[in-house]
Amino acid sequence: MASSLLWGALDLDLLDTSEPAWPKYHRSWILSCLFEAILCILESVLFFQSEKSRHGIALFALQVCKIKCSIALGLNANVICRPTKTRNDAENQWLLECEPTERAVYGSTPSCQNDTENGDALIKMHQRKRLEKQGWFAYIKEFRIFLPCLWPTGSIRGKLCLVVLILDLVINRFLRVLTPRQLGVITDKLIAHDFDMACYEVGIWVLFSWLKNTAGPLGVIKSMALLEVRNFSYQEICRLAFKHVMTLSMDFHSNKDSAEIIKAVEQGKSIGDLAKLLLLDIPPVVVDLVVAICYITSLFDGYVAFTTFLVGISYVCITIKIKNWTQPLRRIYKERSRTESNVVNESLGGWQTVTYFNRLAYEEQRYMGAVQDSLVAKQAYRNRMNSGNAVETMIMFLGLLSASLLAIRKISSGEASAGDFVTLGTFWTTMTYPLEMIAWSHSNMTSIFIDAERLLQLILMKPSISDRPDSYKLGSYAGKVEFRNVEFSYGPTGKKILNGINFGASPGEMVAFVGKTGSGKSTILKLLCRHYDVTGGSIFINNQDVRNISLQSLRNVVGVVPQNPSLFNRTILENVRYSEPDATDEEAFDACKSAALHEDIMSHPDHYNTKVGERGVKLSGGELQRLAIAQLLLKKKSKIILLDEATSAMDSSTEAEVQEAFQKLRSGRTLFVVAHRLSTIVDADLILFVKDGDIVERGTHQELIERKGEYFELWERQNRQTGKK
Ligand SMILES: Nc1ncnc2c1ncn2[C@@H]1O[C@H](COP(=O)(O)OP(=O)(O)OP(=O)(O)O)[C@@H](O)[C@H]1O
Repeated sequence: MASSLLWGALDLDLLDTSEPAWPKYHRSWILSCLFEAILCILESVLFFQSEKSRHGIALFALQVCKIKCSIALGLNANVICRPTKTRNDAENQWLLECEPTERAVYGSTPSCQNDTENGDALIKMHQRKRLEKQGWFAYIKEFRIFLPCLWPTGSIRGKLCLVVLILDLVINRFLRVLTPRQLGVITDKLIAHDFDMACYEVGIWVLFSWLKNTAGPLGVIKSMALLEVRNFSYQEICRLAFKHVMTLSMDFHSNKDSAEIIKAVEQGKSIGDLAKLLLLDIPPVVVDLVVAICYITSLFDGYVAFTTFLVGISYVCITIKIKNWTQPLRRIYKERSRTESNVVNESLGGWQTVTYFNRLAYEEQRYMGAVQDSLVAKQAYRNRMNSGNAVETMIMFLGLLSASLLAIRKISSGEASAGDFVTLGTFWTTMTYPLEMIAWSHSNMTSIFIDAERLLQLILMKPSISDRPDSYKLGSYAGKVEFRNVEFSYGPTGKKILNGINFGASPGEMVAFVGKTGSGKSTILKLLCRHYDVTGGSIFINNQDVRNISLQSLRNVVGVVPQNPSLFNRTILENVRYSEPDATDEEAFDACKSAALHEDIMSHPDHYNTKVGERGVKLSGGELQRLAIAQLLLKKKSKIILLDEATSAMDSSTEAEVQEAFQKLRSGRTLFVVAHRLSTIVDADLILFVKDGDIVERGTHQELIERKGEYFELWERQNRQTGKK
């Protein structure tokens, strides 16, 4: 029985291996053949010398069969399944299925041929390379960045809970042996008709069982302590993930897939389970196993214990094998369910586009397709998992059968009591638990690592823009700006957007950028607030290179009204005050009045308490822009103001009102304005005409008009259009 279990486990292990003739299998095969041959010779000597009973014949035939099987298996592995040069078993497969094809650039991430939807293919590639080069150990080591989230260093309560959990572990180890033993004692007392003592022993047994129960006093205390520790790790992992994602740079955020990130953070929470696994699940399992072997040996003999041990090995091997077998399907299922939430997220986010183009049916079909794919993958995974579970359970019951038969033999020879048999039966669950736990830990650990993989990749992503170690704060007087030969492209392989831009501006001045769409105007503003770093030349603020200034202090002095302002789904007042949380209501109202927004707000039923809807959809384009301007006006510390087509959605009279506010802003501040409507920038101190990343004309409005170049043409064209209107 034991030998068939062992060889069965080994065979199953080799089942899906294309190269079974590894050295370790060679050695075990040679050893097995050698021992089987010796046994066969001894058996044949005994067989021919002794009387030929049916039992003897069966044993001899079995021995001959075993040696034949060994030789056949060896020949099969070495001759029929010839080793191929490239190993293609699970250990050698890519963790994630495809090869990346390009290098990452700003605004693009390298994509895998089969995995174009995943933005983080570059990280996957690094991970695959590491796995290939250094194996799993190096990969697992990467997860140590989560360690501070798992250990409650600063919390006394957390530490206390850990002590409670350790105490519970120790007590439970005793109870696991004592409870089945007590049942055996009761059985023996009952057989001996010692009913008084039996009642007393029953009391102890019930007490032990109650204490051992998960809903007993110890179980409840353990659950409470465990919850505390888990909550701590959950909170810390959320904090780590959120903080990290928010500090990533614009190149990441302009490519991000929000649903993917949310999912990654959600799945990353399973890392908290890792702490439980490593601290509370695996160490006691080892203790349980050793105790089980010793206790069974003391009850019966080494054979029963050995059988238990072999069942354990077979069970663990097969379970691990089955988990490896189900893992690819699990991965596909996870991938598809991610796609499913991406699709629904995209469709909901693009609701307006869907309705404008009347593509509801298409979106529905796309979503249903994704749901169907996910369900099919889930079913395939679950079916495989259930079949695996059936095999695992069968092994356990085969083990129980062999151990029970051996135990009965002992009882029949008077070397063990019926009570011992009852103990064995009850203890079997206790013994099998550690085995299940080892197998479960292995598979669960793999699942936890897979789930946390995305979060790890996210956390390992370094922001492309960050403070240098020797960065310093920008002084209070900030406003002098200089671009020296600034060149820029979005990524090393991207086209050049700016080709050697030069200009300067001092506080109180207004610099305007005009030019065709896509010429690079907004890019200049993005470089100024260091959303990207220049690829050539430098930008100076107060004669300090922006790359040497701390991001915090830089962004404190820069105020921006972007092309498409986005608001939070909160009240108007909350949104206005977002730029200056300490501002009073009066200050916020004043800012709105200057932005020509107050009257509009007061026309809403809830005035300043009106909710603006997701990203501000309940406001008109002009209102949205004016609210963004009010935010800027409230941010008093802004010394450098960037207005990127800040008034493009307003009518002329509202725009004129807002322009007044801008004029007031000009004193002591440096204004950079991107505008298509030239009438809004005629009084700028410097107008730069940008064309294909070059400044082709520069000067005041009057100078440029006199020059009769591209600016003049644009001015004339706009005047003609306004005249026509
Ligand atoms: N994140 C990005 N990744 C890659 N390319 C980008 C990115 N942002 C802008 N670009 C490209 O850079 C070029 C300049 O864009 P930019 O937004 O600076 O133009 P612009 O002059 O402000 O245009 P508009 O007047 O339409 O706002 C465009 O070709 C655009 O496609």
